[in-house]
Amino acid sequence: MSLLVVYNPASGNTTAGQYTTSTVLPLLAEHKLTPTKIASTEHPGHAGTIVLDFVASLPEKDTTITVVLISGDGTLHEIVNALYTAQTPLPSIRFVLIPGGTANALHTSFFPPPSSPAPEVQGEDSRRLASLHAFLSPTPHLTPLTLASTTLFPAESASAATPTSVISLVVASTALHASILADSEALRASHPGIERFKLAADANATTWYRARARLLPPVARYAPATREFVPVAAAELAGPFAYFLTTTNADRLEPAFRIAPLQRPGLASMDVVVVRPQRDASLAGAADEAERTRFKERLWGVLGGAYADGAHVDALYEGDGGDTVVEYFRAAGWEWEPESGDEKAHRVCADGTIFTIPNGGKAVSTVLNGHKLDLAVYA
Ligand SMILES: Nc1ncnc2c1ncn2[C@@H]1O[C@H](COP(=O)(O)OP(=O)(O)OP(=O)(O)O)[C@@H](O)[C@H]1O
Repeated sequence: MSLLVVYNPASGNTTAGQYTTSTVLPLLAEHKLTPTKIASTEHPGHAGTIVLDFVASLPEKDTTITVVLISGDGTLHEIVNALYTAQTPLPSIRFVLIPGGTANALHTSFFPPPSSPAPEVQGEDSRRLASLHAFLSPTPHLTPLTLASTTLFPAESASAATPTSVISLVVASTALHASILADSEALRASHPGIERFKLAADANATTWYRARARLLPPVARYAPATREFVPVAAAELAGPFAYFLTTTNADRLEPAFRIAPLQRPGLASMDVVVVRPQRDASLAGAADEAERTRFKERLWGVLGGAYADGAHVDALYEGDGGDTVVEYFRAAGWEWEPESGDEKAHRVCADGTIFTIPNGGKAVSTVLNGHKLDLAVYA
């Protein structure tokens, strides 16, 4: 069996190399496993090249390879995008994920922390190695990865421009989340931990995003009263939006931030979390700074429920029969058409990477079915 170990020394708190040497390689050796190759990423984009070069170096009979990856989500995102655009036949790829990044959304979704805090350090370390233990176990278990493809289309009048596509595994978003990711990158050096996301969130809290969104069928909407998804015909969503985020594979973006609590690894669909301020009947509809500031309190209060095990999806507006503050859907994809002139509404985030929709264009994101990649995680 071909075994590639890849670590990103720049991810998270920059200790991935040290952890690989001190813990990962000795554990593989204990199980009499010698990696075919061990590689450190040397620059952005290198992880994809490492994996493709490794595949190219293998004998053709190798139909399955294992990649032990010590990094955050961004490095896996680069690998999957490189694999997706490769022109050569590819083996099945099984990932052992060892969190080395800042947020590690995918790993923490596969291996969530216990709901009541377990303070002992040993628990932390065994969770960090959980995917490796799943790989080394006598009865290894694999969970397939669901991929989404997001395409940014130029305006129809821009005949010479070509659409750009990106694959995501964890999150594809617009509105507040995309703004947070766009602005937090500038804070990486000064705030290497997850506090940079909170600072960026504060700076964008009163922004509303003018766009039209459409969910792609089949679409179902979560109903808190029955705690079930109810099929809905078409889901045209008029803006403005405060929040528009979709996930595949992941129910959380950080260990405690369970933004899509009904999502499960292995589901071949997207969960869609939407907040549209003008559904708030207590606002007069002025959409001025005063209303935005009032709605910010509501938004913060409700999204704070993501830190309480995903309670935000059940939050209701005041009054009898109050509607949900958060609209939570399950869908095959979405379209997002920003209003021209609303610059921030043109931002799209795919697994932390920010893209800009061309003026007059739109973004279309769909779950990929029956594609050429066979990817799974030991989990
Ligand atoms: N040697 C390197 N020097 C600088 N940057 C690198 C190097 N190798 C990889 N990178 C870049 O590091 C970036 C961050 O990596 P990664 O996403 O794994 O960690 P993170 O951002 O800390 O974690 P998470 O995505 O889980 O929040 C990647 O986008 C990748 O392009």
